[in-house]
Amino acid sequence: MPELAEYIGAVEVKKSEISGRGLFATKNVESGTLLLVTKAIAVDRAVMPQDSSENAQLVIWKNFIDKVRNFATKCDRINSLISKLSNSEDEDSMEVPNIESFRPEAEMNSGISSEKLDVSKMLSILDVNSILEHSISSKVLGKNVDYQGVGLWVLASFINHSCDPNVRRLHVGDYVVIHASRDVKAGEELNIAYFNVLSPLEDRIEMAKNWGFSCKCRRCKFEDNLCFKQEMREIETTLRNGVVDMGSVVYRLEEGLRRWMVRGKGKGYLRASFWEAYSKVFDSEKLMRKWGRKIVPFETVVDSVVDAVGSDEQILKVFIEGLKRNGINGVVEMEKGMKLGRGVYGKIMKKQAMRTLIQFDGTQE
Ligand SMILES: C[S@@+](CC[C@H](N)C(=O)[O-])C[C@H]1O[C@@H](n2cnc3c(N)ncnc32)[C@H](O)[C@@H]1O
Repeated sequence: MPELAEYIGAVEVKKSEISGRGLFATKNVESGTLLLVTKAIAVDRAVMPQDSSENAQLVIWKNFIDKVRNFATKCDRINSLISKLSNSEDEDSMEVPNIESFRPEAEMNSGISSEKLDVSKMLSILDVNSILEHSISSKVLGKNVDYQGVGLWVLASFINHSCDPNVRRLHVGDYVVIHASRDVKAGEELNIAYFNVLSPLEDRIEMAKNWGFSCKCRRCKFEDNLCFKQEMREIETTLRNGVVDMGSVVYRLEEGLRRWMVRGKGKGYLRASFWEAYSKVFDSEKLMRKWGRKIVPFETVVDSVVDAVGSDEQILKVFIEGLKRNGINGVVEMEKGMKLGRGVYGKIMKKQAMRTLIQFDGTQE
């Protein structure tokens, strides 16, 4: 039976404006701060050969489902925790669980047995809430690249997706560690990227569809309401058709942003949607020679994109390549790189979180 453990830094479950329930910050925290460490109810992994078949993946899923069912049958607490999760139906009317019920010490008080989940309900819950360890906005520590894993981390399952996410996750053994990927204010909903949010609206709509929902985040609403949507679609089509010169895409978009008088976060949202074009230009000496003086500086783009969608590994990579090419010539750039890194990988662990991770006796100093 799994020994569940949680480090609940500064989070609570509340009704979400996006969908159903969500996880919220209870304190102001800066980028990189650890918010939650939670142990899997069950996880299954296997090293996959390069040419792994769908069958091999099905075996992992089957083992994982068997483990969850076995634990839920034997343990009321696990059954009751899983039954709090959504299967996407009537999500808005589901009970908002008290954060206290997730603390390990709550285990003692959970003798009241809840109704046993039937198999089809359990499968639909696992379908919505299981996490693939190698998905976007997660980092897996200490595992070889060829493995695949799937697991269920109950409290992390309350995190809704947003195309302007503010948290990321790290996998350490059987634990998931959630940290802020940018500064977060008390009361803000914590959102993670279920898929690559550095992509255009149409692609994101498709990816959300594969996840079984239509995205109701702020950024999607903003991009969907633009009066110059048609022009954006045309730029997206050019991008999709694989234009040779990405500089022209960036130039056209930046001209548009000026003409359409896009302000504040809106600029970051749209630049994030066309990150593929920006990154190709900033990564190419040839394109920078041609377009460098005509387009907005790299630092401005990075600042606005990070402000809009938080720190991201793809942005960090282009940033570091840029530093290497131009030589690290200032404390400001170094600081910016460090902040980006903290947002992507999280700050050094807090003592309490570390204890949870190594299942240290919480009573000791
Ligand atoms: C892992 S659960 C997230 C927590 C869930 N809201 C709850 O109340 O338990 C995933 C489900 O939340 C909903 N969801 C998450 N992010 C969403 C978004 N950006 N827009 C619409 N629905 C979303 C979808 O129904 C999705 O299948």
